[in-house]
Amino acid sequence: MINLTETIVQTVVNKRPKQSHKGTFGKILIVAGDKNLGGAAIMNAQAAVYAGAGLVTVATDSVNKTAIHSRLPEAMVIDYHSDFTKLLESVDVVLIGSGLGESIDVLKKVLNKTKDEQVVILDGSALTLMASYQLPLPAGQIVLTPHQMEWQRFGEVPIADQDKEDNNWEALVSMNPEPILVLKSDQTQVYLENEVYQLTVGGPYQATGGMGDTLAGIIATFAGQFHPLGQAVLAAVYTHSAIAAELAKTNYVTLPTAIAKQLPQYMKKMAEQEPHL
Ligand SMILES: NC(=O)C1=CN([C@@H]2O[C@H](COP(=O)(O)OP(=O)(O)OC[C@H]3O[C@@H](n4cnc5c(N)ncnc54)[C@H](O)[C@@H]3O)[C@@H](O)[C@H]2O)[C@@H](O)CC1
Ligand SMILES: Nc1ncnc2c1ncn2[C@@H]1O[C@H](COP(=O)(O)OP(=O)(O)O)[C@@H](O)[C@H]1O
Ligand SMILES: [Mg+2]
Repeated sequence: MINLTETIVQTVVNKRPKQSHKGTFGKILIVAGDKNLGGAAIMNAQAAVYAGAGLVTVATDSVNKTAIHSRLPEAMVIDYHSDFTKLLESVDVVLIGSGLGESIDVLKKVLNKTKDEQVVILDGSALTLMASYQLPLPAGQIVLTPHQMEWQRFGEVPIADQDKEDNNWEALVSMNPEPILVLKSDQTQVYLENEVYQLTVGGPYQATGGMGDTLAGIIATFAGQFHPLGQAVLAAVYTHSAIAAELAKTNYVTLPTAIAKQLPQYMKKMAEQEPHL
């Protein structure tokens, strides 16, 4: 097991090249938010925009359109009941599942059309629905971001057995393609290429609804602008909780939206530091 430290973010987040444009930093499609859970889509998208995504489009229930536009004019919004195949085919990263509720038709539609070269992040209700409907993993470079209950459902590893790495590896190697697993808890771990990475920052001040939606938005955006994928995921996981820990010095709870707002500042600081190897 390897402890994650700030070094991962200092390594991954670097100064932007001058010769660049919005297409350079990742096109992200977020599929999230049913009629009642539009906040999840907002938190995904806010994290994505503030972490530096070149272009963010949110496919969501149409009732969420005005709220997203008014909170986040940088993001584009489309009705997820419409045909958005062209858009789906054009993006680098698909993040699906936060607050998706029971929208199984939307989930199936998207999972059937992803491509091998796309990064596909499966969060929240996507994992719960895939477990109940026994859906296979889609094409793509897959990142799973379950909390312990979702991993119990999706990976079929009981929560009580998730502290043993072998149990989680056993579930992962049976999946095709083998995904990266971000197993979220008060001791979040990342399973990546035969190694387990342990998060050592963060705390109970993060136990607020929407905290995982924010993390998923950061992971999606880091995947869109930093490479290789595994390193980008590790840096995103560390960034999310490091900002929370910093805010917790003066705040009893650290709201997901407050973490998102700190992203540009934290990333600037990390980009200017050499990795402490
Ligand atoms: N404002 C919003 O729109 C929000 C939408 N959300 C979405 O709502 C959907 C349902 O997600 P939930 O996670 O609430 O519901 P779930 O029913 O999937 O799981 C939550 C339950 O799992 C149990 N649990 C055990 N270990 C846990 C752990 N380590 N972390 C978290 N829970 C653990 C807890 O009893 C908890 O009540 C997701 O798609 C999620 O993205 C949530 O993010 C909450 C905020
Ligand atoms: N006690 C805790 N200590 C450290 N991190 C926590 C704690 N409680 C929650 N978190 C973090 O908050 C996030 C919660 O994710 P999740 O349960 O998916 O939230 P939501 O679906 O409501 O957005 C995870 O990153 C998890 O590690
Ligand atoms: Mg969640």
